[in-house]
Amino acid sequence: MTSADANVSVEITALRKTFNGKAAVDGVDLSVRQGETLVLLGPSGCGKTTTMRSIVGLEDPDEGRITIDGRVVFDSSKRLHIPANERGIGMVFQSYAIWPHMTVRQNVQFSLKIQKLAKRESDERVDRTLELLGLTELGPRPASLLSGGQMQRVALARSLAMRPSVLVLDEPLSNLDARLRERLRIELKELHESLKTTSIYVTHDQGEALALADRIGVMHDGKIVQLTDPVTLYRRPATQFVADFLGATNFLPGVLATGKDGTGCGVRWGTDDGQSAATVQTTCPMRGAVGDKVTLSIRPEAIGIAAAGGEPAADNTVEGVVAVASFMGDHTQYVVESSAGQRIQVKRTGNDDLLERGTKVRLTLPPAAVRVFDIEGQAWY
Ligand SMILES: Nc1ncnc2c1ncn2[C@@H]1O[C@H](COP(=O)(O)OP(=O)(O)OP(=O)(O)O)[C@@H](O)[C@H]1O
Repeated sequence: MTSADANVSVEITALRKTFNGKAAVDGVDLSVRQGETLVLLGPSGCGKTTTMRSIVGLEDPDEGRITIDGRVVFDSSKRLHIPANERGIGMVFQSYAIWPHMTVRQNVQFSLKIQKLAKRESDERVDRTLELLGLTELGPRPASLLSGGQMQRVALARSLAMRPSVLVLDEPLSNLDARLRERLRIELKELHESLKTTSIYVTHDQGEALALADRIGVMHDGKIVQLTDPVTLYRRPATQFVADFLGATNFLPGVLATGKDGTGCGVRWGTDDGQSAATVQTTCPMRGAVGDKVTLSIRPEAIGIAAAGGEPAADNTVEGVVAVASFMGDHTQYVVESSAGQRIQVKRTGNDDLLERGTKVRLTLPPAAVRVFDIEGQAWY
Protein backbone atom coordinates (compact mmCIF):
# COMPACT_ATOMS: atom_id res chain seq x y z
CA MET A 1 0.00 0.00 0.00
CA THR A 2 2.76 2.47 -0.74
CA SER A 3 2.70 5.28 -3.23
CA ALA A 4 4.96 4.90 -6.23
CA ASP A 5 6.12 8.51 -6.07
CA ALA A 6 8.26 9.40 -3.07
CA ASN A 7 7.92 13.10 -3.91
CA VAL A 8 4.21 12.99 -3.21
CA SER A 9 3.12 13.54 0.37
CA VAL A 10 -0.67 13.60 0.11
CA GLU A 11 -2.50 11.97 -2.78
CA ILE A 12 -6.23 12.45 -3.20
CA THR A 13 -8.11 10.53 -5.87
CA ALA A 14 -11.72 11.05 -7.00
CA LEU A 15 -12.81 12.48 -3.67
CA ARG A 16 -16.52 13.10 -3.30
CA LYS A 17 -18.60 14.17 -0.34
CA THR A 18 -22.29 15.05 -0.42
CA PHE A 19 -24.48 16.66 2.20
CA ASN A 20 -28.23 16.11 1.79
CA GLY A 21 -27.73 14.96 -1.79
CA LYS A 22 -25.67 18.01 -2.80
CA ALA A 23 -21.97 17.59 -3.60
CA ALA A 24 -19.70 19.72 -1.39
CA VAL A 25 -16.63 18.03 -2.91
CA ASP A 26 -17.24 16.78 -6.41
CA GLY A 27 -14.46 14.56 -7.76
CA VAL A 28 -11.27 16.15 -6.47
CA ASP A 29 -7.89 14.77 -7.58
CA LEU A 30 -4.89 16.35 -5.92
CA SER A 31 -1.23 15.53 -5.31
CA VAL A 32 0.56 17.52 -2.65
CA ARG A 33 4.34 17.34 -3.04
CA GLN A 34 6.77 16.73 -0.20
CA GLY A 35 7.72 20.00 1.45
CA GLU A 36 5.42 22.29 -0.50
CA THR A 37 2.75 24.69 0.70
CA LEU A 38 -0.37 24.02 -1.29
CA VAL A 39 -3.15 26.54 -0.83
CA LEU A 40 -6.79 25.69 -1.48
CA LEU A 41 -8.43 28.96 -2.45
CA GLY A 42 -12.01 29.73 -3.30
CA PRO A 43 -15.16 31.57 -2.32
CA SER A 44 -17.25 30.61 0.67
CA GLY A 45 -19.01 27.28 0.19
CA CYS A 46 -16.79 25.98 -2.64
CA GLY A 47 -15.70 22.91 -0.65
CA LYS A 48 -12.26 23.85 0.72
CA THR A 49 -13.00 22.97 4.33
CA THR A 50 -14.74 19.72 3.45
CA THR A 51 -11.70 18.69 1.37
CA MET A 52 -9.38 19.60 4.22
CA ARG A 53 -11.52 17.81 6.83
CA SER A 54 -11.52 14.71 4.63
CA ILE A 55 -7.72 14.72 4.47
CA VAL A 56 -7.43 15.16 8.20
CA GLY A 57 -9.99 12.42 8.96
CA LEU A 58 -12.74 14.58 10.45
CA GLU A 59 -15.07 13.92 7.55
CA ASP A 60 -16.16 10.59 6.11
CA PRO A 61 -16.27 11.07 2.31
CA ASP A 62 -18.69 9.11 0.12
CA GLU A 63 -16.08 8.16 -2.45
CA GLY A 64 -12.38 8.36 -3.13
CA ARG A 65 -8.99 7.46 -1.81
CA ILE A 66 -6.45 9.42 0.26
CA THR A 67 -2.85 8.45 0.94
CA ILE A 68 -0.37 10.22 3.22
CA ASP A 69 3.29 9.47 2.62
CA GLY A 70 2.30 6.34 0.77
CA ARG A 71 -0.03 5.02 3.48
CA VAL A 72 -3.69 4.69 2.55
CA VAL A 73 -5.70 6.53 5.21
CA PHE A 74 -9.01 6.49 3.39
CA ASP A 75 -10.42 4.22 0.69
CA SER A 76 -14.16 4.12 0.11
CA SER A 77 -13.97 0.93 -1.97
CA LYS A 78 -12.35 -0.91 0.95
CA ARG A 79 -14.33 0.93 3.64
CA LEU A 80 -11.02 2.00 5.13
CA HIS A 81 -11.00 5.08 7.36
CA ILE A 82 -7.97 5.65 9.59
CA PRO A 83 -8.99 7.92 12.53
CA ALA A 84 -7.76 11.52 12.60
CA ASN A 85 -5.36 11.00 15.50
CA GLU A 86 -3.56 8.24 13.62
CA ARG A 87 -2.90 10.17 10.42
CA GLY A 88 0.16 12.11 11.65
CA ILE A 89 -1.33 15.46 10.64
CA GLY A 90 -0.91 18.71 12.56
CA MET A 91 -3.86 21.09 12.47
CA VAL A 92 -4.26 24.80 12.99
CA PHE A 93 -7.73 26.31 12.77
CA GLN A 94 -9.28 29.73 12.65
CA SER A 95 -10.41 29.43 16.28
CA TYR A 96 -7.25 29.06 18.30
CA ALA A 97 -8.42 25.99 20.21
CA ILE A 98 -5.80 26.32 22.90
CA TRP A 99 -6.40 25.51 26.55
CA PRO A 100 -6.89 28.78 28.45
CA HIS A 101 -6.25 27.29 31.89
CA MET A 102 -2.73 26.16 30.90
CA THR A 103 0.39 28.24 30.37
CA VAL A 104 1.87 28.68 26.92
CA ARG A 105 4.49 26.07 27.67
CA GLN A 106 1.98 23.58 29.03
CA ASN A 107 -0.14 24.01 25.93
CA VAL A 108 2.75 23.04 23.69
CA GLN A 109 3.89 20.26 26.01
CA PHE A 110 0.42 18.77 26.27
CA SER A 111 0.33 17.93 22.59
CA LEU A 112 3.45 15.80 23.04
CA LYS A 113 1.89 13.69 25.79
CA ILE A 114 -0.05 11.82 23.13
CA GLN A 115 3.24 10.91 21.47
CA LYS A 116 4.54 9.45 24.77
CA LEU A 117 8.00 10.99 24.45
CA ALA A 118 10.62 10.74 27.20
CA LYS A 119 10.54 13.86 29.40
CA ARG A 120 13.94 15.12 28.28
CA GLU A 121 13.15 14.84 24.61
CA SER A 122 9.77 16.41 25.13
CA ASP A 123 11.31 19.35 27.08
CA GLU A 124 13.90 19.90 24.37
CA ARG A 125 11.32 19.86 21.64
CA VAL A 126 9.10 22.32 23.47
CA ASP A 127 12.04 24.68 24.05
CA ARG A 128 13.07 24.54 20.41
CA THR A 129 9.55 25.09 19.15
CA LEU A 130 8.87 28.01 21.51
CA GLU A 131 12.12 29.59 20.36
CA LEU A 132 11.29 29.06 16.71
CA LEU A 133 8.02 30.93 17.14
CA GLY A 134 9.42 33.67 19.38
CA LEU A 135 7.40 32.44 22.36
CA THR A 136 10.18 31.61 24.84
CA GLU A 137 9.52 34.68 26.99
CA LEU A 138 5.80 33.94 27.06
CA GLY A 139 6.28 30.30 28.17
CA PRO A 140 5.08 30.79 31.78
CA ARG A 141 2.16 33.07 30.87
CA PRO A 142 -1.40 31.70 31.18
CA ALA A 143 -2.77 31.25 27.67
CA SER A 144 -5.89 33.22 28.59
CA LEU A 145 -3.73 36.35 28.87
CA LEU A 146 -2.49 36.27 25.28
CA SER A 147 -3.42 38.44 22.31
CA GLY A 148 -5.06 36.83 19.26
CA GLY A 149 -1.78 36.77 17.33
CA GLN A 150 0.05 35.18 20.25
CA MET A 151 -2.68 32.56 20.68
CA GLN A 152 -2.43 31.62 17.03
CA ARG A 153 1.34 31.31 17.38
CA VAL A 154 0.82 28.94 20.33
CA ALA A 155 -1.63 26.88 18.28
CA LEU A 156 0.99 26.67 15.54
CA ALA A 157 3.72 25.77 18.04
CA ARG A 158 1.55 23.02 19.44
CA SER A 159 1.11 21.46 16.02
CA LEU A 160 4.72 21.88 14.94
CA ALA A 161 6.12 20.40 18.16
CA MET A 162 4.49 17.11 17.17
CA ARG A 163 6.63 17.11 14.00
CA PRO A 164 3.70 16.21 11.80
CA SER A 165 4.39 14.83 8.35
CA VAL A 166 1.68 17.17 7.06
CA LEU A 167 0.45 20.44 8.51
CA VAL A 168 -3.08 21.56 7.70
CA LEU A 169 -4.10 25.16 8.31
CA ASP A 170 -7.69 26.29 7.87
CA GLU A 171 -8.05 30.09 7.66
CA PRO A 172 -5.54 30.44 10.54
CA LEU A 173 -5.21 34.21 10.21
CA SER A 174 -8.76 35.26 9.55
CA ASN A 175 -9.57 36.22 13.16
CA LEU A 176 -6.67 38.67 13.30
CA ASP A 177 -6.61 42.33 12.32
CA ALA A 178 -5.07 43.29 8.97
CA ARG A 179 -1.63 44.36 10.26
CA LEU A 180 -1.14 41.33 12.44
CA ARG A 181 -2.33 39.10 9.63
CA GLU A 182 0.36 40.51 7.37
CA ARG A 183 3.05 40.06 10.00
CA LEU A 184 2.07 36.49 10.76
CA ARG A 185 1.86 35.76 7.06
CA ILE A 186 5.51 36.71 6.69
CA GLU A 187 6.40 34.66 9.77
CA LEU A 188 4.55 31.66 8.38
CA LYS A 189 6.42 32.01 5.12
CA GLU A 190 9.80 32.17 6.88
CA LEU A 191 8.89 29.25 9.09
CA HIS A 192 7.96 27.18 6.09
CA GLU A 193 11.20 28.10 4.29
CA SER A 194 13.19 26.76 7.24
CA LEU A 195 11.10 23.70 8.18
CA LYS A 196 9.75 22.61 4.79
CA THR A 197 6.85 20.78 6.40
CA THR A 198 4.34 19.75 3.75
CA SER A 199 1.47 22.17 4.32
CA ILE A 200 -2.09 22.44 3.08
CA TYR A 201 -3.49 25.88 3.67
CA VAL A 202 -7.14 26.74 3.24
CA THR A 203 -8.17 30.34 2.68
CA HIS A 204 -10.56 32.59 0.79
CA ASP A 205 -8.01 35.44 0.98
CA GLN A 206 -6.25 35.77 -2.36
CA GLY A 207 -3.40 37.91 -0.98
CA GLU A 208 -2.61 35.24 1.58
CA ALA A 209 -2.75 32.55 -1.08
CA LEU A 210 -0.43 34.39 -3.48
CA ALA A 211 2.06 35.22 -0.74
CA LEU A 212 2.29 31.79 0.89
CA ALA A 213 1.71 29.20 -1.78
CA ASP A 214 4.11 27.17 -3.84
CA ARG A 215 0.98 26.12 -5.71
CA ILE A 216 -2.63 27.24 -5.49
CA GLY A 217 -5.64 25.08 -6.23
CA VAL A 218 -8.66 27.26 -6.97
CA MET A 219 -11.93 25.58 -6.01
CA HIS A 220 -15.37 26.31 -7.44
CA ASP A 221 -18.53 24.29 -6.79
CA GLY A 222 -16.65 21.39 -5.21
CA LYS A 223 -14.08 21.08 -7.99
CA ILE A 224 -10.49 22.24 -8.43
CA VAL A 225 -10.70 24.41 -11.52
CA GLN A 226 -7.00 25.33 -11.78
CA LEU A 227 -3.90 24.17 -9.94
CA THR A 228 -0.64 25.94 -10.59
CA ASP A 229 1.96 28.34 -9.18
CA PRO A 230 0.83 31.85 -8.11
CA VAL A 231 2.45 33.69 -11.03
CA THR A 232 0.88 31.48 -13.69
CA LEU A 233 -2.47 31.58 -11.92
CA TYR A 234 -2.47 35.36 -11.91
CA ARG A 235 -1.15 35.84 -15.43
CA ARG A 236 -2.79 32.93 -17.17
CA PRO A 237 -6.08 32.17 -15.45
CA ALA A 238 -7.68 29.15 -17.12
CA THR A 239 -11.25 30.32 -16.71
CA GLN A 240 -13.15 33.56 -16.41
CA PHE A 241 -14.09 32.53 -12.86
CA VAL A 242 -10.41 32.32 -11.85
CA ALA A 243 -9.56 35.63 -13.57
CA ASP A 244 -12.40 37.29 -11.71
CA PHE A 245 -11.72 35.71 -8.34
CA LEU A 246 -7.99 36.35 -8.27
CA GLY A 247 -7.15 40.05 -8.47
CA ALA A 248 -8.96 42.80 -10.33
CA THR A 249 -9.55 42.55 -14.05
CA ASN A 250 -11.54 44.23 -16.82
CA PHE A 251 -13.91 42.02 -18.80
CA LEU A 252 -14.85 43.42 -22.20
CA PRO A 253 -17.33 41.80 -24.59
CA GLY A 254 -16.17 41.32 -28.15
CA VAL A 255 -16.50 39.43 -31.39
CA LEU A 256 -13.80 37.32 -32.95
CA ALA A 257 -12.56 39.15 -36.04
CA THR A 258 -9.38 37.58 -37.39
CA GLY A 259 -6.78 35.05 -36.58
CA LYS A 260 -4.94 31.92 -37.45
CA ASP A 261 -3.74 29.50 -34.83
CA GLY A 262 -0.10 30.20 -34.04
CA THR A 263 -0.33 33.91 -34.78
CA GLY A 264 -2.90 35.00 -32.23
CA CYS A 265 -6.36 36.30 -32.84
CA GLY A 266 -7.95 39.70 -33.24
CA VAL A 267 -11.15 40.77 -31.54
CA ARG A 268 -13.50 43.63 -32.36
CA TRP A 269 -14.52 44.77 -28.98
CA GLY A 270 -16.73 47.31 -27.39
CA THR A 271 -20.20 45.93 -27.93
CA ASP A 272 -21.73 42.48 -28.18
CA ASP A 273 -22.14 42.86 -31.93
CA GLY A 274 -18.58 44.09 -32.45
CA GLN A 275 -19.73 47.36 -33.97
CA SER A 276 -17.18 49.53 -32.21
CA ALA A 277 -14.10 50.92 -33.89
CA ALA A 278 -11.45 49.21 -31.79
CA THR A 279 -9.71 46.01 -32.78
CA VAL A 280 -7.55 44.28 -30.22
CA GLN A 281 -4.83 41.95 -31.43
CA THR A 282 -3.96 39.26 -28.91
CA THR A 283 -1.36 36.53 -28.66
CA CYS A 284 -4.07 33.99 -27.77
CA PRO A 285 -4.41 31.23 -30.35
CA MET A 286 -7.50 31.10 -32.55
CA ARG A 287 -9.94 28.57 -31.11
CA GLY A 288 -13.22 29.68 -32.66
CA ALA A 289 -14.80 31.05 -35.81
CA VAL A 290 -14.89 34.65 -36.97
CA GLY A 291 -18.06 36.17 -35.55
CA ASP A 292 -18.05 34.14 -32.30
CA LYS A 293 -18.79 36.06 -29.15
CA VAL A 294 -15.87 36.18 -26.72
CA THR A 295 -14.83 38.07 -23.61
CA LEU A 296 -11.52 39.89 -23.36
CA SER A 297 -9.82 40.20 -20.02
CA ILE A 298 -7.02 42.59 -19.12
CA ARG A 299 -5.63 43.51 -15.69
CA PRO A 300 -5.79 47.20 -14.70
CA GLU A 301 -2.02 47.41 -14.19
CA ALA A 302 -1.32 46.09 -17.71
CA ILE A 303 -3.08 48.97 -19.44
CA GLY A 304 -1.10 52.02 -20.58
CA ILE A 305 -2.72 55.44 -20.19
CA ALA A 306 -1.70 58.82 -21.60
CA ALA A 307 -3.39 62.09 -22.45
CA ALA A 308 -4.80 61.79 -25.99
CA GLY A 309 -3.21 64.05 -28.59
CA GLY A 310 -5.49 63.41 -31.55
CA GLU A 311 -3.46 60.48 -32.92
CA PRO A 312 -5.18 58.35 -35.58
CA ALA A 313 -6.96 55.26 -34.22
CA ALA A 314 -4.71 52.21 -34.06
CA ASP A 315 -5.20 48.59 -33.07
CA ASN A 316 -4.98 47.91 -29.33
CA THR A 317 -5.78 51.47 -28.38
CA VAL A 318 -8.97 52.79 -26.90
CA GLU A 319 -10.05 56.41 -26.59
CA GLY A 320 -11.82 57.54 -23.46
CA VAL A 321 -12.29 60.10 -20.76
CA VAL A 322 -11.10 59.87 -17.14
CA ALA A 323 -14.22 59.45 -15.01
CA VAL A 324 -12.46 58.83 -11.68
CA ALA A 325 -8.85 59.46 -10.68
CA SER A 326 -7.88 58.28 -7.18
CA PHE A 327 -4.36 58.89 -5.95
CA MET A 328 -3.54 56.04 -3.54
CA GLY A 329 0.03 56.89 -2.55
CA ASP A 330 1.94 54.06 -4.19
CA HIS A 331 -0.37 53.95 -7.20
CA THR A 332 -3.14 55.79 -8.97
CA GLN A 333 -6.44 54.16 -9.75
CA TYR A 334 -8.38 55.40 -12.77
CA VAL A 335 -11.78 54.60 -14.15
CA VAL A 336 -11.92 55.53 -17.82
CA GLU A 337 -15.18 55.84 -19.70
CA SER A 338 -14.38 54.42 -23.14
CA SER A 339 -15.79 55.76 -26.40
CA ALA A 340 -17.79 52.51 -26.63
CA GLY A 341 -19.37 53.16 -23.25
CA GLN A 342 -17.47 50.72 -21.00
CA ARG A 343 -15.89 51.71 -17.75
CA ILE A 344 -12.30 50.44 -17.74
CA GLN A 345 -10.15 50.27 -14.63
CA VAL A 346 -6.52 51.30 -15.00
CA LYS A 347 -3.87 51.15 -12.32
CA ARG A 348 -0.59 53.01 -12.67
CA THR A 349 2.38 52.94 -10.34
CA GLY A 350 5.37 55.27 -10.54
CA ASN A 351 5.61 59.02 -10.74
CA ASP A 352 3.51 59.76 -13.80
CA ASP A 353 1.61 63.05 -13.63
CA LEU A 354 -1.91 62.60 -12.38
CA LEU A 355 -4.49 62.75 -15.16
CA GLU A 356 -7.44 64.74 -13.86
CA ARG A 357 -11.06 63.73 -14.14
CA GLY A 358 -12.39 64.79 -17.56
CA THR A 359 -9.02 64.38 -19.35
CA LYS A 360 -9.28 62.78 -22.78
CA VAL A 361 -7.00 59.77 -22.75
CA ARG A 362 -5.78 56.98 -24.94
CA LEU A 363 -5.46 53.52 -23.42
CA THR A 364 -3.01 50.97 -24.75
CA LEU A 365 -3.67 47.24 -24.40
CA PRO A 366 -0.50 45.16 -24.95
CA PRO A 367 -1.41 42.03 -26.99
CA ALA A 368 0.33 39.63 -24.61
CA ALA A 369 -1.60 41.00 -21.62
CA VAL A 370 -5.02 40.39 -23.17
CA ARG A 371 -6.71 37.06 -22.57
CA VAL A 372 -9.60 35.70 -24.55
CA PHE A 373 -12.37 33.61 -22.98
CA ASP A 374 -15.02 31.81 -25.00
CA ILE A 375 -18.69 31.97 -24.04
CA GLU A 376 -18.17 29.01 -21.72
CA GLY A 377 -15.61 31.12 -19.84
CA GLN A 378 -12.66 28.92 -20.89
CA ALA A 379 -9.38 30.65 -21.71
CA TRP A 380 -7.57 30.22 -25.00
CA TYR A 381 -3.89 29.57 -24.55
N1 LIG B 1 -21.91 19.38 7.97
C1 LIG B 1 -22.52 19.88 6.91
N2 LIG B 1 -23.84 19.67 6.69
C2 LIG B 1 -24.46 20.15 5.60
N3 LIG B 1 -23.86 20.87 4.64
C3 LIG B 1 -22.54 21.12 4.79
C4 LIG B 1 -21.81 20.64 5.93
N4 LIG B 1 -20.51 21.05 5.79
C5 LIG B 1 -20.45 21.74 4.64
N5 LIG B 1 -21.66 21.79 4.04
C6 LIG B 1 -21.96 22.44 2.75
O1 LIG B 1 -21.02 22.02 1.79
C7 LIG B 1 -20.61 23.09 0.96
C8 LIG B 1 -19.11 23.27 1.06
O2 LIG B 1 -18.78 23.72 2.38
P1 LIG B 1 -17.29 23.99 2.85
O3 LIG B 1 -17.35 24.37 4.30
O4 LIG B 1 -16.43 22.84 2.48
O5 LIG B 1 -16.90 25.23 1.98
P2 LIG B 1 -15.72 26.28 2.16
O6 LIG B 1 -15.21 26.54 0.81
O7 LIG B 1 -14.76 25.79 3.17
O8 LIG B 1 -16.50 27.53 2.70
P3 LIG B 1 -16.08 28.58 3.88
O9 LIG B 1 -14.94 29.37 3.34
O10 LIG B 1 -17.33 29.38 4.05
O11 LIG B 1 -15.75 27.74 5.08
C9 LIG B 1 -21.41 24.29 1.41
O12 LIG B 1 -22.52 24.42 0.58
C10 LIG B 1 -21.80 23.95 2.82
O13 LIG B 1 -23.02 24.59 3.18
